[in-house]
Amino acid sequence: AGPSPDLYQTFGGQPGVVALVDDLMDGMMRNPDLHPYFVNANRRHIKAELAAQFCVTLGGPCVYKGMDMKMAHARYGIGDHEFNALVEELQEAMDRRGIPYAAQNRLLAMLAPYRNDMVHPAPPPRARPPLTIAPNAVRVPEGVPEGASTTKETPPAP
Ligand code: HEM
Repeated sequence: AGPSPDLYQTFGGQPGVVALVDDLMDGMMRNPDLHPYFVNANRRHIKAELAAQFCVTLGGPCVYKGMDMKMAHARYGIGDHEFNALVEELQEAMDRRGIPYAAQNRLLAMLAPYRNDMVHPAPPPRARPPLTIAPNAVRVPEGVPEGASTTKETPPAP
């Protein structure tokens, strides 16, 4: 089953969703696999966007105005392991808040399709060394015979 006002109410409406997201972020910060991704992030902002997104997903009267999931996550080099770790933290946070399993599973099922937007098998772009131009990487213009000098001819001494 998809979003519905009932499901949103099962999560406690807006206060329930905000409390869940708070608790989720606390759990993620205690999780050594997730901590590095959030320690320097704007957690207040992420929590606000996450609460809006959960609200929409659950069927609440919210509008999500944050980044799309691919844009938000592509550059972080998130693997299956990290994605699973976050899902486990979410399950534990929902348990702590006493959300019934059936309702938990409905949220998880609706979030699962995001996996493909977040998990990138390639190394994260930020892990690549910065591009530098080697000092001798002067390209010889086309049509110049091999071995010819590409520097300006110094005029012959008189
Ligand atoms: C179902 C899983 C997930 C959902 C629904 C989700 C949702 C979101 C949302 C709504 C935002 C805010 C976007 C914005 O600022 O406009 C966000 C940001 C972020 N997420 Fe996720 N996320 C998920 C999984 C993950 C995982 C697995 C990681 C890393 C292990 C992660 C790391 C981050 C980071 C670092 C940001 C901040 C992006 C930035 O401001 O540059 N997320 N996420």
